Amino acid sequence: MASLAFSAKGQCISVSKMVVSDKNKHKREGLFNINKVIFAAKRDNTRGTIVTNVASQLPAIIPSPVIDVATDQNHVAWTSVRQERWEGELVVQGEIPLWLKGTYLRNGPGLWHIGDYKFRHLFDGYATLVKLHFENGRLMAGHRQVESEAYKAAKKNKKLCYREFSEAPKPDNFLAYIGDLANLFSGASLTDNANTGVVKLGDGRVVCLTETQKGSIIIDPDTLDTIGKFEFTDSLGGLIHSAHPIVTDTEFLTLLPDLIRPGYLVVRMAPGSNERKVIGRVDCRGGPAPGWVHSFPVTEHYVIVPEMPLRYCAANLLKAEPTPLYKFEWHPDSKAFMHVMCKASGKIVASVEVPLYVTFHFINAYEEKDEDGRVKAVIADCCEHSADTTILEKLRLQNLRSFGGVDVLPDARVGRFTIPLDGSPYGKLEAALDPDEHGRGMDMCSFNPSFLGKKYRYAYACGAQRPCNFPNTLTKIDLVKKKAKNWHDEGAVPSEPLFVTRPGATEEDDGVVISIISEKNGDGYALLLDGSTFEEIARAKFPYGLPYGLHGCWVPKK
Ligand SMILES: CC(=O)/C=C/C=C(C)/C=C/C1=C(C)CCCC1(C)C
Ligand SMILES: CC(/C=C/C=O)=C\C=C\C=O
Ligand SMILES: [Fe+2]
Repeated sequence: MASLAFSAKGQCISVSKMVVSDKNKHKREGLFNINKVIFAAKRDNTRGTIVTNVASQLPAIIPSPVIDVATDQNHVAWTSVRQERWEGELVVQGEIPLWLKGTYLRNGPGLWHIGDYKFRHLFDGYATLVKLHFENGRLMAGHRQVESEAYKAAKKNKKLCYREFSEAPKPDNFLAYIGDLANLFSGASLTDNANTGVVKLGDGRVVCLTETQKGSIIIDPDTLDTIGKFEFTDSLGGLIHSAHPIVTDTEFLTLLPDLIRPGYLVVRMAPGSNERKVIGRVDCRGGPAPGWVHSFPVTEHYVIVPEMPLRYCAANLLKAEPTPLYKFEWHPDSKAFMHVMCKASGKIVASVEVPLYVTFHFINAYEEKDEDGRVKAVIADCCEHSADTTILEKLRLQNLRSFGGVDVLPDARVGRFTIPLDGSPYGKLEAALDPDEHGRGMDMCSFNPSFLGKKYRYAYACGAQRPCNFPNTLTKIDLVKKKAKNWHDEGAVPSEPLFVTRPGATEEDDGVVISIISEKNGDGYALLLDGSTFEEIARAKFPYGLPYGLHGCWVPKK
């Protein structure tokens, strides 16, 4: 049955795609009102129930039937997406600049259950892609599940079939357990749930990614269709990679952690190719395994390889039940390092010990020159969680869903590494600005992509207005003035602010910042801030709030 569910206030709280019987025709095809916005629901046999915003064509408000009332007390940010897909035009308040032509894509783990089985961790959810297509001041939006093998198998078999970040399928018996271990070594049991990010390659292909190499999935940025697997054709092997490759029009750089002989391969792939080529290798300097490399930064001439004391743990990989640090272990005695590799030669030009740190996301890096123009140091910035691994635990869904007004978000800062290139054995790690400027919360960052690897001034990220249990502000960081400007909507959870440069811009912050907001009352909207003033320039409400999403990219109009 098709179901449109409405709350007592007349808000549409659910529109589900299901098999429709004739007597439900009035529900599957017709007009309905979601928060005073008129939508049309139409049955399409190949695509399910498609809901389109037709507010611009229809004047009247249609009375909303009360079919069901939401009982879910959870914040919509941490509640599974309501239906597999939706698309339609959004009504815009404010003005979208006419130069903004293209599609913002955001990926993230938006579905955290299979039937009655509920996932534990934010990172476990099945990938939900959201698109915001901007053209002529109008905004066409949509969302859709990524059709990974893991998602399709879970839907078909109504159970978890692959190993996710914290979840593993329960073997039925001992023999199955042995088979499961074999599948783990071959990678067959690992997830391909590409729920972390989405990137546009130099050749135009758009790929959703996660930390497993097999979880690299090509999608169509217009329809959000899953096109197929991105297969790496080289023989580099390995099962995992950094979730955040550095992608430009001319190259794709990433790190492949080596769990057998602890170290990292630094690899490059050219546009149009599926073959990665090795630039060089870094051997780990401490610990039993490489440090987790969720992301890494580059400068114009160097790739920076972080070696964090939060290291992969082979024993934890084999466990079916999550350990406190999931697939990782904290090894403070193994120390922390930063390595610098020359992109052209693959040679390591610096390898320094640094204070202990915990980061998911590097922001940017650049080369610092002396008066004679010689590079004396590399500066690398990251969202640093005060060397405190409890942030991983804070991202458990149960913790995210149980905010009771008590401040529990561990302190974070813009961690600035200074890595000397003069052979000194130690590097520095300091806060780039007073963390109180951004409420001591800091993650999910972006910057003007023309400044990739270059000295830059502005970063955009999520900070905190306390008390909170998750970053809840959008913040513009000025690294020169050491100041932050913060945007906040009480009770709302904003996703990573993505900076899009205005064509022809000469100032670093000339552009817009795009974010998607999940509101306290279950609603949600797309938000556009001015990159320079950081004031709101437009917002557009979705028919219903969307779950939190992680990382996005900008696909300019061809
Ligand atoms: C969503 C996000 O930011 C991170 C997702 C990470 C995933 C899915 C990691 C998966 C892994 C396995 C399934 C086994 C091997 C280790 C590891 C890469 C952590
Ligand atoms: C949501 C997150 C990491 C996402 C990885 O892709 C980190 C949030 C940290 C909070 O301060
Ligand atoms: Fe990430």
